Order: sequence, then structure tokens, then C-alpha cells
Amino acid sequence: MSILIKNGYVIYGENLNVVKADVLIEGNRVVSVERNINEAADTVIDATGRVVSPGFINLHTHSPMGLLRGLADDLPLMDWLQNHIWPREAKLTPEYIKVGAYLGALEMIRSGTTTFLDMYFHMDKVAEAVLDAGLRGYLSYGMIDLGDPDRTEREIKEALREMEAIEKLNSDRVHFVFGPHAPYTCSIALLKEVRKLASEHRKLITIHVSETMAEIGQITERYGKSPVVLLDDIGFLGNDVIIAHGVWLDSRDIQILARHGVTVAHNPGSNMKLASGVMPLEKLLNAGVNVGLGTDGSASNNNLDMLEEMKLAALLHKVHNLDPTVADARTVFRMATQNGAKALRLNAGVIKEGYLADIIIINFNRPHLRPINDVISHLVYSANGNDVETTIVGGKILMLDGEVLTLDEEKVISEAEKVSEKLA
Ligand SMILES: CSC[C@H]1O[C@@H](n2cnc3c(O)ncnc32)[C@H](O)[C@@H]1O
Ligand SMILES: [Zn+2]
Repeated sequence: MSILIKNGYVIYGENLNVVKADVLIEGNRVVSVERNINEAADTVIDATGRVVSPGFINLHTHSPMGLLRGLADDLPLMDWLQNHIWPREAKLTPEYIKVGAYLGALEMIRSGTTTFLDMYFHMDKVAEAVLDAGLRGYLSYGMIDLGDPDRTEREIKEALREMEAIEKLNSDRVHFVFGPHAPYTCSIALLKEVRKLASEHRKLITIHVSETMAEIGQITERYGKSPVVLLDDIGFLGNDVIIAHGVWLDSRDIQILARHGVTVAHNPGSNMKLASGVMPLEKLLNAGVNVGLGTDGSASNNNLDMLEEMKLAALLHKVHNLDPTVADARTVFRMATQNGAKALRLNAGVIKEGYLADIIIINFNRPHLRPINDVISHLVYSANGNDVETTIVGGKILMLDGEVLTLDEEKVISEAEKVSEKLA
């Protein structure tokens, strides 16, 4: 199958050059980006007045948490988790989680996310929703043992069960990732076992690290060192590790992350809403650390809109540093695309010949996006998820001109409402 996208403003290559061009997709790849391509294609999309962009890579989320949106706002992380979120999550069945995953997938397709790194429960169910939706999902079962050896064993067993179930689906669009929840909820034994298994099975690892001052206090009290030093000391870190948050990092932590090639997934919306703090973005980037962008879940954000997240990232670091040159639009755009792809070892995040055709089309025929003085500036500072019109993953059209083709939108939303009533 082939798709020809005609006459758009294309964000081309790693340097984000904006060119007026056509994009030809054959199979799951981009084969040509040129002016006036005249080849016949199965589908032709007129992108006049529109921007053709790499799809966004949400590097940290909990996609089914849309079910809990708005149920526990205006709280700090530990209170939010322990007293509001975990009691509700205890009631979630595999089928409810699948309903939540469909809702998350629908929201992501509508707002231009093509790939996401997820951490939740029953990820085999989430994988089924991801496959139906047509997205790419890197799916981690979130492991928590709270230092109880019986739970350690059960969590490892469940992770391996889910890994096998996801691998059985035999798709290049769903990948299992190991997901120990955090150093404050996982024992050293669990973390060491995860490290061993991830190396053995060649899987990525994702984990929440150094999110709040409360976490730094707990880990320092328990182990006498920072969470990053602890993970380094037990041999956990590597270039296959993606830590979520990394808010409270000192210069020693940053050097350790840089040395191991660890990626940090930045979640500015969640960090601001839970008042967790401001991650040291400039210091991480200056040290050569790969930093991607994530929304976190919809119960702490409260949506999955990566366009909104880019603006939050840019504004947060400017005001925090009292320096408007920090977190410029191009740096933030790369975080939301190329840097996420690098962390996931995915040949995407860039529009260029040979790359996967994970592409979105944004309608710029709108007053808040005119005149088109600077496409990247408009995407970071002026656009939002509702401006996305077409979403393509691996050469398959998931949404065309605002119509979602892979999911029954009404059904997804009404099922989510039903689950919410049952949970109430
Ligand atoms: C064990 S599955 C994932 C687990 O993480 C919880 N969660 C959601 N957001 C955050 C966050 O910002 N920090 C720590 N934990 C978070 C989610 O509710 C699940 O229980
Ligand atoms: Zn999280």
C-alpha cells in the first residue's frame, strides 16, 4: 500500500528543516520527500495549508489512567498515590484496564502521538488495544514488591507471563519493557533480578526515579545515598534504561546518568500539578543526557496531549531559570520526537527517506496558527492536540481528516463511562 501526502510544509530530517514538498510512503516507510512527486499512490492526501510532522513519542505514561481522570486532583505525589490512586487501582480488572487503554489510545491518535512507553497492570490487555488502535506501544508491567520476598517472586512471574503474552502477539508494534515502579516501592532483590532478566531477554527497562523530595528523603534514610547512586551501585543502570521524572538530581547523579547513557523522560505537566519540582533540564542536556518528553498518566496531567506538554516544558524552564533562551522550541520539539525514538531504539521521530512512516498532519488553516512565520514555534507555543487532523503509523492511516478509522469512537467513550460508573 502507498500514500502520497501532497503539498504540505514538511518538517524534514534531524535538523527540522521546513520544506514545501510531497511525501511518498510505501509499505511502512517513507521512500521519498520531494517537490511534485507524480507517482500514483493508493491514497492521496491533500496537505495544502497543513504541516507534515513526525508523530510524537510519549516517553512516559500510564495509558489506562484516563479512567481515573479528575478523581484525585491537587494533592502531592505520596498522598495522591497511597490514599487516592492505589485504592482505586485495586478495583481495576483486566477488562477495565483494556477499556482504559482504548480510551488512552483514542486520545493519543487524536492528538498526534504515534508511539508511547507505558507502565501499568495487565499489559497483555493493553497490547490488544494498542494493536487494534494501530499505535506503537512499549509496554511495561509495573512491578511493586514493597520489600516482601513473596511479592518479589509473584511480580517477576507476572512480568514474565505478560512478556510472553505480548511476544506471542508477534507484532513489531508492541514490545515488552521491564517496569519496576520505583526505588521506594521495589526491593534491591527485585531491581537486581530485573536487571538480569532485561539483559538476558534484551529488553528495555523503565522506572520512576528521583521524582519528589519525599523520595530522596526515604531512599537516603533507607540506603544512605541518592536513588541514582543506589541504582549505579547495584549495577542497574545502562543505555537500555529510561528513568521517568529525574527531578531531584544533583551533579553527581547527572554525571552517572550521562556515563551510563541513561535516558530521562521529562514530565513537566505532572511535575507541576503534583508540585514535585523542576527537573534540571539544562544541566542534563549540557551533560549529554538524552531527554525525552512524557505526559505521565491522565490522573496527574490530566491529558495525553504532547503538543500541550511541549509548551509546558518550554515555559516551565524559562521561568524557573529566569532565562527565555532555555528550552527553545527546537530543543523541546526534538525531545518529543527524535529523543524518544533514540531511547526506544526506534527508526522514527524524523521524516526522512528510510524512516518509519509515523507521521501526523496538522491543520494550520486556523487563526491561532497564522501567519506561518515559524512552523516549529507554532507547534510548540500555539498549537494543541485538537489541531491534529491525520495520524499515520507505519504507513497505516489511523485518523484521516479528523475521522478515527481504527476505533469506534462512540463505543470507546461509552465503555469508559460505564467502567467509571462501576468504579464509583
Ligand atoms: C505499578 S503500575 C504504575 C503505577 O504508577 C503509578 N503512578 C502514576 N503516576 C505516577 C507518578 O508520577 N509517580 C509514581 N507513580 C505513579 C500508577 O498509579 C500505578 O500504580
Ligand atoms: Zn509515572
